[in-house]
Amino acid sequence: TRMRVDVVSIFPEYLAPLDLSLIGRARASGVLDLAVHDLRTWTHDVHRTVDDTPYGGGPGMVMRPEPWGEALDALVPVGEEPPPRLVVPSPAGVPFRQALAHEWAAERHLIFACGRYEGIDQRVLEHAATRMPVTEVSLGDYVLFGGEVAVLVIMEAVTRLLPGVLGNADSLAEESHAHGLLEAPVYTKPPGWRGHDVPEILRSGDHGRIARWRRDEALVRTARRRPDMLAVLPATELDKRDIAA
Ligand SMILES: N#Cc1c(N)n[nH]c1-c1ccc2c(Cl)cn(Cc3cccnc3)c2c1
Repeated sequence: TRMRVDVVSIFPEYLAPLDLSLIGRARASGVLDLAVHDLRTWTHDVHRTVDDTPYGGGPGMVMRPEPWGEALDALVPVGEEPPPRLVVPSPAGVPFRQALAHEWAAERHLIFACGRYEGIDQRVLEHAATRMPVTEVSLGDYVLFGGEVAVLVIMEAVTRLLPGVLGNADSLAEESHAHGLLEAPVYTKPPGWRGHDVPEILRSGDHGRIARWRRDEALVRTARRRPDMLAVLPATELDKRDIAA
């Protein structure tokens, strides 16, 4: 198996989509070995308690460290080399970007800690960091209820980079985040639909002009929707696009 992934959550059913489609196929092909665990497995009281009130006061509840500590003990065989990477979605995390997806696709073992409430007791991450790399990561500047949906996103971004998962390697190369611009618009049959026609150029068969048209469309879109992406393009790249000064 190329990669082992363990996900721990109090809502394991939230991760059910990981059985479907691309990720389901990666698991069937043996390139990905995924297990989802219920954090309450590692509680011992009759109410299977995973949260408690926050020290220092404030609203909501915090996830207790003990169940997480026992979960990680169970999921990290002593002396595992290289150690797994612990990924903890958090509103306070570093931004998740395609570069991180590439880095994590090279890992042998990933463990995702999906928290809820106001978060996980920070000592869980501090203690874990003494035996494995730990990354707190955020999907972006909006607020979710917990880490589960972030793990679904991260798992999709990482799994599609594993060998043999993507049928057509070219689609990887065309990836918008690869050449630093947004994708050009795409069309298929019929040529006319509800009064809207496919741009003539795309049906011309002139592949040089089609490539230029797509590049120009990608530039216009990027300038309009994501000027921040243009700002970081290396000048040489811009020159390649024959941009008028
Ligand atoms: N990744 C990401 C991400 C994102 N982009 N927004 N919200 C989250 C996220 C991730 C993990 C947790 C855990 Cl654990 C608890 N909550 C609820 C919460 C919300 C606001 C403030 N404090 C806690 C999480 C929200």
